[in-house]
Amino acid sequence: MKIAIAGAGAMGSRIGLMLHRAGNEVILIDRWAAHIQMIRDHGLRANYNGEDIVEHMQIYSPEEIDAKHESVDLIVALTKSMGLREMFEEIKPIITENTYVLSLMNGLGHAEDLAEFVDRDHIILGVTMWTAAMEGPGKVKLFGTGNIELQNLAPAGATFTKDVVQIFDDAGLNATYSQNVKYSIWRKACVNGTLNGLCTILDTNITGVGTTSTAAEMVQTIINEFALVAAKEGIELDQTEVYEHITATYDPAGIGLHYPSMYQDLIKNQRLTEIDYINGAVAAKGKKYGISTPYCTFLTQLVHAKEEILGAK
Ligand SMILES: NC(=O)C1=CN([C@@H]2O[C@H](COP(=O)(O)OP(=O)(O)OC[C@H]3O[C@@H](n4cnc5c(N)ncnc54)[C@H](OP(=O)(O)O)[C@@H]3O)[C@@H](O)[C@H]2O)C=CC1
Ligand SMILES: CC(C)(CO)C(=O)C(=O)O
Repeated sequence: MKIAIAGAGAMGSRIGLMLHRAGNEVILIDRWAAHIQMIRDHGLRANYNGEDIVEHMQIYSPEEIDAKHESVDLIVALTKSMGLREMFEEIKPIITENTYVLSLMNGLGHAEDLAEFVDRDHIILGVTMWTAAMEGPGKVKLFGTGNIELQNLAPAGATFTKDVVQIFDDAGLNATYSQNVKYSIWRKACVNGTLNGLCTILDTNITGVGTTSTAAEMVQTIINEFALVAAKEGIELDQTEVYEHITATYDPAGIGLHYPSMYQDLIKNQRLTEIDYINGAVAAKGKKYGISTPYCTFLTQLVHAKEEILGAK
C-alpha cells in the first residue's frame, strides 16, 4: 500500500517514521521549507524512546505534488485543523477515485471537510493517543506509548480500513478497528478539551495539570459540557469512564510529561491553536442547541487572548 502523510509535523513524522521503519512505502508532504530541507539533507532524525535514529524518507511540499506523482492508496491527514482544506486543495493531483483518506487529527468536524475531496465511503476516521514533539526542523522527539482506533465512515470502506488497521498494527502503532469511532472522536475531544487548553494556559505538562487541587472539578465540568452537547448529536458519553481515561494520562511514566500539541503551538512556537475545533466547537454547538457551556467558552476566550498577547500566527 502506498501511503502519503499530509502534514508531516510532529505527529505526521511519528506515524510516517513508524510505518516506513516497518517497510511500507511512505511519502511525507509538508510546507515547512526548513523541515523539508533538513529531511532531504540528513533524513528524518528522531529521538525514539531515548535512542537517536535516522530514517531516510521522501518529502515533498504540496506545490511539488503534481500530476507527475503517482497516486497513493491512502493519505493520512495530520495537518493542523485549520490547514486541512488548503492542504487537500493542493494535493488533489494524487487523489483518485480509489484513494482513501484517514484523519488522525484532533478536533471535531474533519469528516465534513474531507468529504469535499473524496467520497464518503473513502473516508476513514481515527483517533490516536500517541504523542510527538518537534525539536527543530527535521528532528522529532518520540517517547511513551499510544494507540490508534480506526473506522470507515461508510460501510463500503470496511475491508480497506481493516487492511489499514493491520498495516498500522504491524508497524507497532497498536491499531484496532473501532465499532464506534464517532464515540471515540468525542471521547478524544474530551481529552484535548481538558488537557490541551489547561496545559497551555497554566504553562505546564499533563502531570502538572493533573496534580493541581482544582484539576478534578475543572476536568469533570468540561467533560460534562462536552457530554451534554454530544448527546444532542446522538453520542452518549460515559462521563465516569472518560474522566478515568483522562486521569490515566497524568502518570509521568506514561504520557504525563508530554506538553500537548496546543502548548507546543502557542507557548513554544507562538502559532495559532486548534481551540476553535475543540472547546470552541463545543461552545458553538452549545449555542446552537441552547446548552450553556461556560467553561468551554471561557477556555476558548483565554486561549484566543493568549494567542493575541503572544502575537501568534
Ligand atoms: N503532537 C501530538 O502529540 C499530537 C497531535 N495530534 C494532532 O495531530 C495534528 C497535527 O499536529 P502536530 O503534528 O502536533 O502539529 P505540528 O505543529 O508539529 O505540525 C503541523 C504543521 O505545522 C507546521 N509547523 C510545525 N512547526 C513549525 C515551525 N516551528 N515552523 C514552521 N512550521 C511549523 C508544519 O507545516 P505547515 O508549515 O504546513 O503548517 C506542520 O505540518 C493536530 O490535529 C494535532 O492536534 C494528535 C495527537 C497527539
Ligand atoms: C497527547 C494528547 C492526548 C495530549 O492532550 C494530544 O492529543 C495532544 O498533544 O494534542
